[in-house]
Amino acid sequence: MSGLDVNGLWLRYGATPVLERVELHVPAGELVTIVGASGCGKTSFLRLLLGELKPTRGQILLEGKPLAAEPGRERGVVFQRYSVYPHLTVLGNVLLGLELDRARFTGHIFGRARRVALSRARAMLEAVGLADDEAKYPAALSGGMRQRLAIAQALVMEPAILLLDEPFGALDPGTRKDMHALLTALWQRLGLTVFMVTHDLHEGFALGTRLLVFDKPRWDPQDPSAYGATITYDLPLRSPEARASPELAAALASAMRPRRAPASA
Ligand SMILES: Nc1ncnc2c1ncn2[C@@H]1O[C@H](COP(=O)(O)OP(=O)(O)OP(=O)(O)O)[C@@H](O)[C@H]1O
Repeated sequence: MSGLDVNGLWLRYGATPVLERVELHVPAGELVTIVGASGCGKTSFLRLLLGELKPTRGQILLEGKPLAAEPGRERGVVFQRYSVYPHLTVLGNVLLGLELDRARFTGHIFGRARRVALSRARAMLEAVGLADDEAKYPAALSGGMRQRLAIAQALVMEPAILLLDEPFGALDPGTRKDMHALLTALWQRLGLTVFMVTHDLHEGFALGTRLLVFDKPRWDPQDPSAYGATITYDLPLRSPEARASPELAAALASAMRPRRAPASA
């Protein structure tokens, strides 16, 4: 089946279960938003999709094939902060992946290959609205510009899947809105599959074609780390009716409900 499949996935850190029995099929082209209480394993799930972590049990298939052992160019990633290299210019940041791809050891490419890479990098900077800033260093950029650069850096490699871990969490509301418009435009234009973790329910709701809620279906108040989280709600958001469903409201409330172990006597 085309797209991404997660089959019977479990993840433990040492003896501590973090994710359990995760099952998912995502056809290519969805924009999947992921919410859940703090510490329930959302970032770990993205790191599994990236190939940075291996499942303890189960498998992840991309286009029917197990994920490559290492993070590869078919998956791009943007984190909340620190995704860009401070010692490289804006253009240098976007060129770097292309250069390393072509010249794995030296990191330098020449002649026609360099001209092609430059034109791809500049087209990407144009797409994210940084065409006039290519000579600047990240320290001279605003938070929103830095995240646009991080997105350009990920997308210039033409990944099929873009993984976003709270990419707009540190931005002010106005900049965030601009970033939402940019992400939606790039997602539609490039036909990407996007997975985006967010703490902002409205963001997850407004941007996604599908919302996943991670939560612990089993909970031992005496031992909160006894069980892992799984996908407790998988909500299609394409239709206005789905966006207004009572099930959605319940999911959103449950996803963010903090649970506490009983206070010790
Ligand atoms: N490398 C690691 N080694 C051991 N435990 C880890 C590691 N990374 C994360 N954890 C633990 O696994 C659990 C899930 O962490 P993760 O960062 O995936 O959750 P999250 O849902 O993304 O949290 P948040 O919303 O706060 O960012 C947490 O209890 C965390 O402390």
